[in-house]
Amino acid sequence: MLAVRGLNQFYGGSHTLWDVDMLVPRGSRTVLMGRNGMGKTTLLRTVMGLVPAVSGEIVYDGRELRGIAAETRAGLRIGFVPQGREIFSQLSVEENLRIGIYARADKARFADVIERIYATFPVLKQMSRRRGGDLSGGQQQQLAIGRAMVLDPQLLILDEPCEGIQPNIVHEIGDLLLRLNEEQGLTVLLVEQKLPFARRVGSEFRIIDKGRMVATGAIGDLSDELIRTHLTV
Ligand SMILES: Nc1ncnc2c1ncn2[C@@H]1O[C@H](COP(=O)(O)OP(=O)(O)OP(=O)(O)O)[C@@H](O)[C@H]1O
Repeated sequence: MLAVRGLNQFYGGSHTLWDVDMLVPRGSRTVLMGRNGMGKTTLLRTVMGLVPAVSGEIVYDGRELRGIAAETRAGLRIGFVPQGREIFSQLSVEENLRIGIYARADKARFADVIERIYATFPVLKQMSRRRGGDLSGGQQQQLAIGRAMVLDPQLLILDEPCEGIQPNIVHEIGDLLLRLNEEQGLTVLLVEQKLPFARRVGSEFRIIDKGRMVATGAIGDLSDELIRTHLTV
């Protein structure tokens, strides 16, 4: 579904991604792992067009994404939940969700879309008039995922969705991602640092180390040796 090939990215003179290849198979739950500062966020942001690549290919559903503006990529049914969630704290839950509708390429009615979102996220319905900033961390994360789901994505990309969230809510977010994948066929690509979560939610892993893709495989093949070499600090 998503194929990144030979991707190179620089921040100024600093070479951050080095000839990165990454395949995200349709229907998979692919977990991108790596220690802090290795380039995980940069890779996701490059796929989303928020950071420019110098060379390489980013092919999504047979289309080359480089050269397509970030706003247009959302219309290609790629949902993105950024690190830190980036919800609008002064806007209500419903207003935060409404923002997602403007990126849709079709003419879906917000009233229809939001009913589906509320069915998936009952807590957002209960809190619909509350300001985003008044929600707990876990509720804000659900709002960020709900806003991305307004796009009716086929691929959902999440950057550390469990960061700063209580363990019981982390479990719920894991359940939610598994459910969206199984019931709606959503392909999921997420950055995750915690091994138990990665093992429970992921079907595939990719490990990035100093800006290079160093290991890929089915989650069952994520060995202690790989963890020792590339993930433990
Ligand atoms: N906007 C930026 N300008 C310059 N350098 C940056 C910028 N963003 C990130 N970097 C650098 O690029 C490298 C990769 O950072 P990135 O955030 O992609 O890593 P990461 O693996 O997602 O780390 P973390 O787990 O801490 O979020 C780091 O050395 C970081 O300092």
